[in-house]
Amino acid sequence: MGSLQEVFVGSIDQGTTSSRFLIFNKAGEPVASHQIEFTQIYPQPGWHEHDPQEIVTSVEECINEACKQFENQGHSLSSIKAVGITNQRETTVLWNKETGEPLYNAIVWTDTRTQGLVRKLKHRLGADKLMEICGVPLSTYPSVGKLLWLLDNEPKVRAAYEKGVLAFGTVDSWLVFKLNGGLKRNIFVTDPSNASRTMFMNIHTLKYDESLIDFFRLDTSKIHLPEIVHSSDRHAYGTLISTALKGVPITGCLGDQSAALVGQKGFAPGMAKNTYGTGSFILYNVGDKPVISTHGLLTTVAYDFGGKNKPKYALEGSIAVAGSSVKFLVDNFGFIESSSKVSQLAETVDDNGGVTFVTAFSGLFAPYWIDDARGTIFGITAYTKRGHVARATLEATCFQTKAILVAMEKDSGHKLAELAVDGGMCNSDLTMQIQSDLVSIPVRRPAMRETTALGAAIAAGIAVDVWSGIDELRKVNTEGSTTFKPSISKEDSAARFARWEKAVEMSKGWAQ
Ligand SMILES: Nc1ncnc2c1ncn2[C@@H]1O[C@H](COP(=O)(O)OP(=O)(O)O)[C@@H](O)[C@H]1O
Ligand SMILES: O=P(O)(O)OC[C@H](O)CO
Repeated sequence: MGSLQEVFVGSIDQGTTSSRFLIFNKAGEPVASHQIEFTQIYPQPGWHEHDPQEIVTSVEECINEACKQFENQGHSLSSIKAVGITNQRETTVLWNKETGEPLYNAIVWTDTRTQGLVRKLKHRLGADKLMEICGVPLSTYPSVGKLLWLLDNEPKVRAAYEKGVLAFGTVDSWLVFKLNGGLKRNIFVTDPSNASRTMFMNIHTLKYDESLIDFFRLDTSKIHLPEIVHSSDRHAYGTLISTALKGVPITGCLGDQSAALVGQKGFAPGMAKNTYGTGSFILYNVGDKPVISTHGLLTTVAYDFGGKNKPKYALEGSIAVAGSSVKFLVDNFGFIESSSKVSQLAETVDDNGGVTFVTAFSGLFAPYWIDDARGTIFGITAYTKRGHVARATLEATCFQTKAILVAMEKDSGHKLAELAVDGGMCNSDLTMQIQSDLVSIPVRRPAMRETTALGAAIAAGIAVDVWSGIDELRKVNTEGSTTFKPSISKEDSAARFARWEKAVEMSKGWAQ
């Protein structure tokens, strides 16, 4: 039973495949949690959508279920001082500002329907300047292409735009709007870590940038963009209007990869983490000033806690397909009954048997940015077993991580000493060992791996003084980590990587 002084912070983690709600104590331990997988909609090859309403109801159900557990442990809901939100980034929701109704399904960050549109935009005057302003390369990944595609292809969206009632949001803005009762309060905000994924925000000023909006030929009198506020803010995000936590303030908001960096306590420049979820995302803290990559990485806002703290930036390497490749072996190939069995299958063989799997289901993101590559398996012979393909699948994410770390080293001029990891796929010991072998540095995995949710709880908790600041957080979630150390020579590692790079080269140009 919780003591009188004990305080807690709730955290909504709205990911690509599931929604979760966790309740953390001051030591950063989750004391109650609930998770719900929701529907993945694939209307055509390359298209990926979510139902915006299901996103909200799954979150609400998670809150209610976790709160039940919490109360059953003898805690009082009044000891939950604040709630933070963290979310899949770039995924785009459009709604009618007058009715509050969504105008289309959410288009998910992985969706590649904008490939043709993006190619055209790349030829537009000024395309070469975008990266310096917003830190993100023109690709199918950021939100803007999804919005432009909907304006061109969905009459309801075009009509709302022409009428001046089109609201654009990423999942954080949509959730904040809905959890505050929609039009009742009409709270319409986002934080810089999410806004930096849209291509509308100037990465240097953290404000919407007219030159970006002009480039995309959008009329700001016809479209409503959420106000950009600090990631940690006592008032801007409102309060929960329903669920068991009615009246509790939402005081933190971070894109999920930023949240994971915070949850790993990557507060110092030079620290990096990789989160192996649906995709895999390496964020490298570069401090107070954005570093614009010249090696295929993105520049993103790590977090902006406001007050005396300056916003912090990160270099990011985004991999489109990571855990989803494991899920692919389960759902599409039927090799295993669940993702957690993939290591077992991969361990039925000693090595990849000459198989390389370029898991370019959505093209390849960082550092390659190849939009016309598609998933390609090389090296199949009569000897190949399912175990070899499973091993090659795990290796694909680790090779892409290696390519990103090489790019980070070139952009930052520093060699990383250690990689902190989290996310579903890091549960595979084999994958983490392969990772350490391929990057030739230690890979550290915390015992408590809900770092994304913890990061959002930290952003929320700082705003209401549950934690006084970063110094106090150093003790949080430090117990019991596992370190995987390189077990092969650097020469062997380099030879394997060279083979991967050859496969990437050969996977280009498949998609029309
Ligand atoms: N033991 C495991 N080994 C390898 N992959 C796993 C394992 N457990 C989960 N995964 C993969 O991790 C992903 C889910 O991770 P999670 O961090 O919850 O993702 P997200 O936040 O993107 O929804 C799934 O794609 C799944 O295939
Ligand atoms: O939901 P995840 O963990 O796959 O993260 C999605 C990323 O935020 C996309 O950029």
